[in-house]
Amino acid sequence: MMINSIRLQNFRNYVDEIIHFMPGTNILIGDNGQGKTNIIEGIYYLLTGKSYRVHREQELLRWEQSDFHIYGQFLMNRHKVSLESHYKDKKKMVKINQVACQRLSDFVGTINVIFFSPDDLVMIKGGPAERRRFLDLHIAQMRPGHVSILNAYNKALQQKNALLKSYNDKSFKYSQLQLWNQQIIELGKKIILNRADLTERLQGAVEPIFRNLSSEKETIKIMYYALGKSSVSEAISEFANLLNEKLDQEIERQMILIGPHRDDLQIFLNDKPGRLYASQGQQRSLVLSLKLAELELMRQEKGEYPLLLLDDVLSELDRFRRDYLIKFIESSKIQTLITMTSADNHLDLGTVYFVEKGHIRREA
Ligand SMILES: Nc1ncnc2c1ncn2[C@@H]1O[C@H](COP(=O)(O)OP(=O)(O)OP(=O)(O)O)[C@@H](O)[C@H]1O
Repeated sequence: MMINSIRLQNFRNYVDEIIHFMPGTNILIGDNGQGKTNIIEGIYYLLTGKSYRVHREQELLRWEQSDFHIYGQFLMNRHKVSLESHYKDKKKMVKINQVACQRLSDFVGTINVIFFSPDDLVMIKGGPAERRRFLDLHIAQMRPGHVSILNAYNKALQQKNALLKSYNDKSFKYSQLQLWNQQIIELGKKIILNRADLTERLQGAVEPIFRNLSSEKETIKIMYYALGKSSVSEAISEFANLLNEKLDQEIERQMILIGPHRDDLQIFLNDKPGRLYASQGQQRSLVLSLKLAELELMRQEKGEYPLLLLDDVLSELDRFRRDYLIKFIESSKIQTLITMTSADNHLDLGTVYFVEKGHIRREA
């Protein structure tokens, strides 16, 4: 997959800017605060419907503006695809080849993307929510239905939560609680199975990559813990019982205590939890190898590599890991966009674009 161009209108510090990209590596270079990350964020937002930096579209609007527009031209299996994302009157609208999509899930996954920045280390050191997000973002790009399931599940959770909080009211109905539990089980099982399936496939892809990255010295293992259990089939078959067992406690504490919204993906380094024992460098290797494994899985499934967006990554890696990544990019011929500050010196990697105060100039 390839991005031919992106046009950002009123997005962050861009008034109206078009950038034409080249196959292979594209380097966005400039001083701090010029708009390099904003380009990467614009592309990521266009492809996934989400920013990785903020939750509200309002913050993506150029200051004092009321609407933003992003237009992208892509190549998929040698066919041209145009994608648009508009934010106007506080509403989002997306189009594929000029045709409006009813739901974002019809749109996400058209062109796949992997994003990697130093902030991704939270996958190792952060809480389970970060790791669930990692899995869900990948699945959403490959199986669009996953987003609808997650949305329906979250709605059921909200309804059940509201009901638990009304336990002392006359209007409280026990039967209603059972109905929400049924929904939670039905949707929750699908979420667990999707995440466990991805975990298994990622394990297969990440193992050899990590072994290479650690010069054959270390191992990575990832396991999805559903409902606190290491066996997914056990979690699935006991879901209803576990919910019933927790019911009294849930009523007493007026909150939901079990479900895939509390699951975790555990990442082990040499059979020990990476969260507790991995050094900074080892954490980088764990995350980098997981991202490269994602690329491989997407290529296997779609027949083409997705786009790779690297924000400020090269300066953060030591020489060995940097060379590994660069070698991968060059040998796979994956189209990559890399941001760098003027202090970095990897300009020989590909086409160079200078970013200054929201304007882009390609090196002649
Ligand atoms: N909503 C917005 N409207 C207008 N300008 C914005 C908005 N949000 C951020 N900016 C501006 O965008 C610039 C930051 O851009 P960006 O994050 O892309 O920087 P960068 O070039 O990647 O820098 P660094 O190397 O420090 O990461 C800042 O000048 C900031 O003031």
